[in-house]
Amino acid sequence: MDYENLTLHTDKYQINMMYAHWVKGSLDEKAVFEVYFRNLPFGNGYAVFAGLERIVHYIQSLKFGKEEIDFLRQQEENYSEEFLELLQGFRFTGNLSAVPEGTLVFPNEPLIRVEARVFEAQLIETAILNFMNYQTLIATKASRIKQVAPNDVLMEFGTRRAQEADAAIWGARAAYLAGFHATSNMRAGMLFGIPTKGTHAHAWVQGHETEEEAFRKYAEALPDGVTLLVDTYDTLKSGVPNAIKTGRMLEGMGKKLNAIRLDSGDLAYLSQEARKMLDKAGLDYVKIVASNDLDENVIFNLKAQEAKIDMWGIGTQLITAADQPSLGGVYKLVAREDHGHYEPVIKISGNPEKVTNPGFKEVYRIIDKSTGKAQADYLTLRHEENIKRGERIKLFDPVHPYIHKFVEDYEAVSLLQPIFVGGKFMYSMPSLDEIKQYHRQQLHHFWPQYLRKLNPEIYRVNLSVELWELKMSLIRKHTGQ
Ligand SMILES: Nc1ncnc2c1ncn2[C@@H]1O[C@H](COP(=O)(O)OP(=O)(O)OP(=O)(O)O)[C@@H](O)[C@H]1O
Ligand SMILES: O=P(O)(O)OC[C@H]1O[C@H](OP(=O)(O)OP(=O)(O)O)[C@H](O)[C@@H]1O
Ligand SMILES: O=C(O)c1cccnc1
Repeated sequence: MDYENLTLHTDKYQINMMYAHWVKGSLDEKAVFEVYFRNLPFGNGYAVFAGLERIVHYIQSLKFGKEEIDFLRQQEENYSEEFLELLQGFRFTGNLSAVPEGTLVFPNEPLIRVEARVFEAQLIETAILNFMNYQTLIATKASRIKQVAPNDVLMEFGTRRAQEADAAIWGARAAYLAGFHATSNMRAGMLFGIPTKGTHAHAWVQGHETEEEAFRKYAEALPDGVTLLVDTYDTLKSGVPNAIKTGRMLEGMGKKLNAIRLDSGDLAYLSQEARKMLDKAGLDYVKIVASNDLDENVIFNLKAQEAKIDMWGIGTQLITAADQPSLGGVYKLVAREDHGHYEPVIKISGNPEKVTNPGFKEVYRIIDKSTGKAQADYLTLRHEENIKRGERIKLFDPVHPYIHKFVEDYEAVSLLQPIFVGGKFMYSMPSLDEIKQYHRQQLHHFWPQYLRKLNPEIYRVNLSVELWELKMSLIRKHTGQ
């Protein structure tokens, strides 16, 4: 069994639609789909886009091999052999544009745009959403954690509690690009070049006659810079005193104890007491690591209590996005080919926020030239030129169109970058460290009120007048008004 081939990592209805397009002869008609989400996760003011690297690899590796074809034949006896033969030569030949990983993104703006034969565009929906939704969610969660501990060392410890192996490694990558420093997952370290860090488990202490002996042997065995877990028996009465003894022993050997780790109890109180004890013993250079079901709220609270914690090990809450386990990203048809040109399409809903924005669009970030800060994102139809020429534009809220303003001294940054053109990979994929740096720069483009963790200001995603008018005319057409 080839566990690596993700070509059938799709919902059956995609194959059904592909089959119907093939039977009806419409498989070569072009379609334009956009990926976006409607609501920000965790009550945050922004999301951090991630998942593109995996999407690229997935698109490049698409292949219906023998196993996939045999499986389809066995699933549906009625699939014609001719259709299965066609699938054997399948590859992505369309255009795909996306915002770069690490970009701050907002509801209802296209993050990925697929323009391809409907036959191809349909197959890839499920996997694209799967990768983008999860990785964007975890990068956003990690970014929230980073906001509350901007100067501390953040370590991702989640693998054991992650929703399986793929989530662990891609989650570790998402956390790193959004500001984490390291992961405990060695495979994520090997695959992505993320720095790895680790302490030791309670088992190491329990597996020795005494805690003191456990610490001594561990410190002797490992290279310089170990971290000792001090809460197995009694943090202040035994763990910290034994760590101090070990620290002194290491000094005698010309080495240094790096840190102690607290993994239970009142982390504020224990870290303050441990700090005093370490400082009094002359070990003021020894850092304090905390772990135990941490998230941005607990860390924020611990800081308010003046906890003396320098490094944070964060697992379950981050890797499972425990307070909101999914991002509701969608893949919606916005235009279809009709006699050689694109016909914009809309999906109507009773809820105005759910009515889709029709047509082949571009998305721009409007940066105020005098402040360097983002004012709003702006969706246009692809042919609109005035924004490219820097002409005065009207920004108005699509749900409350009477709220508007005009802007002129701006730079319009086009967010969607060409990734595949005619099936050819055209993007120069940044390294993970470049993505991390780009994400950091992104944050500087936003006023703090959009970035705060609690009740952030809403950053606006506006429509051009032309796009708005198109949307209104399609709504009128389909509702018979
Ligand atoms: N001073 C503090 N203020 C707020 N939250 C804290 C503080 N100290 C610890 N916490 C958090 O409170 C929760 C405590 O969980 P729990 O009661 O299960 O841990 P514990 O009993 O200390 O340890 P364990 O059950 O793992 O031995 C954890 O999420 C921890 O990070
Ligand atoms: O709490 P999280 O944010 O998920 O962080 C990871 C947790 O995993 C480990 O505990 P575990 O009980 O699995 O093993 P241990 O014996 O090393 O404590 C570690 O000690 C942390 O408490
Ligand atoms: O290195 C650690 O301390 C660690 C790693 C994973 C999970 N819990 C702890």
